[in-house]
Amino acid sequence: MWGAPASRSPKTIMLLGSGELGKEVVIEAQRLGVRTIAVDRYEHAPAMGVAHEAHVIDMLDPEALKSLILQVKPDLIVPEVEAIATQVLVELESEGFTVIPTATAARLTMDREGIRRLAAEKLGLPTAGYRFADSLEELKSAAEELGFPCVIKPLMSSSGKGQSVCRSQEDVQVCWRMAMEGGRAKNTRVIVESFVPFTSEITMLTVRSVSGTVFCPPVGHIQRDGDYVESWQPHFMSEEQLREAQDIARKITDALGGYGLFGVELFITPDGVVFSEVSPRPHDTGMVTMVTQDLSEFALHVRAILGFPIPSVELLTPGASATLKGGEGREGENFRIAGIGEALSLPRTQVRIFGKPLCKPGRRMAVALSAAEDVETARSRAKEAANLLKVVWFN
Ligand SMILES: Nc1ncnc2c1ncn2[C@@H]1O[C@H](COP(=O)(O)OP(=O)(O)OP(=O)(O)O)[C@@H](O)[C@H]1O
Ligand SMILES: NCC(=O)N[C@@H]1O[C@H](COP(=O)([O-])[O-])[C@@H](O)[C@H]1O
Ligand SMILES: [Mg+2]
Repeated sequence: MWGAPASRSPKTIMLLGSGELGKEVVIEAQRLGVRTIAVDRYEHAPAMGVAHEAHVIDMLDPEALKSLILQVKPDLIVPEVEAIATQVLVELESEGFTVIPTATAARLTMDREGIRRLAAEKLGLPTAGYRFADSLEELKSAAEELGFPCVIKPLMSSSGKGQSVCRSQEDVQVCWRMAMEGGRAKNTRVIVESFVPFTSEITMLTVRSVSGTVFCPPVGHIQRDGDYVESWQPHFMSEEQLREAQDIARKITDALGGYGLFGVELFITPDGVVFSEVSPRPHDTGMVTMVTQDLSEFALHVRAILGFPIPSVELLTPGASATLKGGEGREGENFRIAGIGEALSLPRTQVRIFGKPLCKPGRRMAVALSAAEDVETARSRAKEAANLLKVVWFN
């Protein structure tokens, strides 16, 4: 029960991070008459264009974050990225603010060490072998212990930034430098993981709500340079693999607690399902659910965090997504996105143009979404549509 967004008694959610995923969360919240406040580190972020109010702050600055939250006093604080001064969320939660799904979940998933130690050491979930290193020397011996190939990542980064596969001792120095340059915070600690020779990888979208835990059908995906380029739903798995995947997803989301949608990333190997990481929020690979499910991952997140029931999730059709990213060699604001009409001429196809003001190499700018009678057709349609979208530069 709440008043209109501009009234004196609205329900207010504040998104910390305002990218393409937050934009869809805002749209779903608005459908339920909620007042939305978008926050990010730069102006004109995608969700800011659809929210009632926008603020630009450095979300890693505890003072700036705390003073904005105390000024706005949102009913729900909804993290949309990892890179947030999460100690402020923990403090404000103890003073009565509600953080989605919980401040501890935001804190643990903010860096790879927190969530990996919880999953592997506390919950005993199967993960890749791992070590942490604070210097090039430590990294050299950690990589030697784990063996090659191994994967080196900054502790705080996403969408593959600063991540690389290390194939021999000669590569370690280059990988260390990549991690130092690609991480979000000024932190020199890295994780090194043994390389998991998976046959496929999936996201188990898991919703915790007043109705209990519900799993969406598995989303399969392909990543290039640590970032997703294609996803599809449903991904075929044996009954045993599905059971293992749901079992891992339930354990990790129960441990994090709270209400909301989680993206549990899993590797499928011949020897079983391996936990990789979890986002306590909608997942990029889950954008496909905007064409496949009766309730998209964004609609599910909003329902769950507002305390509404989710009795079931229905897969209406197989579908797929494919991304458009900025190409190599140019960065700037003087671009247009062309080919939208051509992409939309394909059957059962939609696009989402995020509206990011700056295009840079590798930055995700749009996504094509296609439904079809089977996953293979949907995948080739979505890829064709994404290939028709182009970043065109002028001046
Ligand atoms: N130990 C590993 N073995 C094999 N492949 C890996 C390993 N770790 C990561 N990868 C590959 O790199 C991808 C990205 O890794 P990860 O999810 O850890 O990065 P991220 O920066 O958190 O990405 P995102 O924010 O998009 O989830 C994985 O989906 C997988 O394809
Ligand atoms: N894998 C996490 C992910 O996809 N997050 C999404 O990307 C945005 C950042 O994009 P940007 O780096 O282009 O600003 C985030 O705000 C979120 O919507
Ligand atoms: Mg990931």
